[in-house]
Amino acid sequence: MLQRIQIASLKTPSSVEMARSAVIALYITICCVAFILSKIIISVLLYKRWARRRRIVEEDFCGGKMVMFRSHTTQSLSSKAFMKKTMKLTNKDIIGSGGYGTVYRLEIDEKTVFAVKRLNKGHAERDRGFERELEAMGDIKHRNIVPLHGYYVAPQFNLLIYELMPNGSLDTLIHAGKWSEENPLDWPSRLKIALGAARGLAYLHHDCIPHIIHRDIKSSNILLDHNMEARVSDFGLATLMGPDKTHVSTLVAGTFGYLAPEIFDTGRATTKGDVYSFGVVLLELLTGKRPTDESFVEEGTKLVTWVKGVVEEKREEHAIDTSIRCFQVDEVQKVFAVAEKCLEPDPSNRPTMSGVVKMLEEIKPQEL
Ligand SMILES: Nc1ncnc2c1ncn2[C@@H]1O[C@H](COP(=O)(O)OP(=O)(O)OP(=O)(O)O)[C@@H](O)[C@H]1O
Repeated sequence: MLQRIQIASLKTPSSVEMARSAVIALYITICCVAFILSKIIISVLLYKRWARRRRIVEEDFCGGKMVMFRSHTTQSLSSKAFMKKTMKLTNKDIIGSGGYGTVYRLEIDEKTVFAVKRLNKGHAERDRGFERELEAMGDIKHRNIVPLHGYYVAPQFNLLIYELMPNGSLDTLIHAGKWSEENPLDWPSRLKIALGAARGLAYLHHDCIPHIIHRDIKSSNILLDHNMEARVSDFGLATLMGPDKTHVSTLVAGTFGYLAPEIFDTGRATTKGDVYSFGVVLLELLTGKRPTDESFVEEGTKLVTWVKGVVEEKREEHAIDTSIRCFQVDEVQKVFAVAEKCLEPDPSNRPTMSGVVKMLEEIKPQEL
């Protein structure tokens, strides 16, 4: 009897404990579910707010749609003023033109100026893929990339709205000599531009998800901001427009003189193809010559062979642009060596863009 009572007294607390732990388990489950639900709700609300903020203007206008991404430049913009001014652009506002279209200067007020690129071909039907690509381009922010502030899509034409780069393109600076006392194109500036452009391209190749291949690296796609800092522009355009839709001198996307040799065989764009094109830009910075310069043909040589010869014979300081008055021979030699590596005929022997950045940084580590 005593034994039975003892067993009963042992049994009772354990069932109470069981009930208690079941309640605790229920509480924990409820808390976990509530926590997860609250996280989901907060994420949805944050996404909605972000999506609403990201587009400050998204309106139908003259049969098209205008989208502006939110940034400190665009936040104080009146949408109506912007659209009115955009539609009033005329030939006198043109600042350049290229294979994809014409670029206009659009001044909203003294402080707010944009570069508006009118793409030659619009999309007859609304193309969500095209818009998604543009929205992805709008998300890319880096000090060496020209930011895209918005776009306008219409049946006949499209507009891309970029930040205006006050010092124009590297192509104009080198080949039209458009530099000044305040913004010279001396040796230190060239080194800074080379490194800035390399950093911008390395960011597209290695840090963007998905990784971006530029496909059309050349001196006219490297622009200079007010600090003469290099900014890579036109990334994504070769993909957006498709090779058959551009008139950029070659069947594959890209520009003759900058294209890696393997692209002619495979037609495939790769990051190593961009590295080759960057090597050509380095040569332009070093020599002041265009890749299609007649002197290469006159000497019966090709760019790659010519660079190899210059480096092997240690003639670097004689190949340098005559407008560079003052330079350090060892630095010039090192940049030539980087260019030579980028221009390796076999893509697998070329460095990656982050490798190029490292090599350029090592040339003048204390200043760059
Ligand atoms: N954001 C910008 N700020 C200032 N100038 C610009 C800007 N974008 C383009 N430009 C100017 O307009 C010119 C034409 O640019 P665009 O990108 O249309 O053609 P491209 O680069 O010369 O050739 P392609 O279209 O074949 O790449 C550039 O060389 C540059 O001088």
